Amino acid sequence: MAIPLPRCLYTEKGASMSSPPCPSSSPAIPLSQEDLKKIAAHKAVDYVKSGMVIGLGTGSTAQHAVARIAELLNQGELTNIIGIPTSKQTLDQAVALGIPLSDLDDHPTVDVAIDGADEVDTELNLIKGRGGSLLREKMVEASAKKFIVIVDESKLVRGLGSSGHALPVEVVPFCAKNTARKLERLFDGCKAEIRVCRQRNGEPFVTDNANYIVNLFFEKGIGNLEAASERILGVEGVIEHGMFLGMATTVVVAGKSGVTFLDK
Ligand SMILES: O=C[C@H](O)[C@H](O)[C@H](O)COP(=O)(O)O
Repeated sequence: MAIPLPRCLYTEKGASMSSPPCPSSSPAIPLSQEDLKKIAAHKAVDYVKSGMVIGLGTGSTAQHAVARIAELLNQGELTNIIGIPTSKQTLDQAVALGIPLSDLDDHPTVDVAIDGADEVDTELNLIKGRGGSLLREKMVEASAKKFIVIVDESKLVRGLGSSGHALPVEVVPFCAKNTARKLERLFDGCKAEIRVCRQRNGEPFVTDNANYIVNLFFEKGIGNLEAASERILGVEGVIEHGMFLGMATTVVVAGKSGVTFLDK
């Protein structure tokens, strides 16, 4: 079922959806999900200007934005950019591509942050962190004057947590099972699981900050998001959760029929 887009600023149809280019004699190639991620990322990078401090997001969508920023730097179309990476993974990518980097200690104000999301609701609230990077992402993106979220249309939901996928919560490793149990008890119909890492024989997944992630699954939805946020953050051992409420200033949604810009 189509998700309503109540804050639609404008939509660019068909013509802008030409990536990847194909010879005119070839039949049109349907856009893959990866193409859509790339299109959204490139549209977001249009907001980046020379001299800016840029929050560099994490994940399969954000990596296209990082690559595009590097491309424009190499072409001389962008100069004096400073990137603030939101994960070790993004730091590695940015270093490999030659993007100058800093951190919030030296650059506490970020001009524009660009990042993907796992879910976007109709109020532009987000779930992030299914890749495990929510804490650094939230720190960098909360420091941004403009936070641009880039998604393909599969990420749009009516209500956060209604997709059956997890709301990630970063917790300290000490007695994490007990913290998970406390989190589970906060909500009716909630299941909590410590995220494990298949590559590490089912050992707990460890974040860039040496913490664990507890995945929360909501049978009956999250309910009031602000109230849920307060309750989760009130559990001892919890560091941060993956709900990004009221933080996104623009969401760029790439779909098969065009790019839509959703604004606050
Ligand atoms: O921890 C991961 C981040 O929050 C990602 O930005 C989010 O999971 C979206 O990732 P992707 O663009 O790969 O779907």
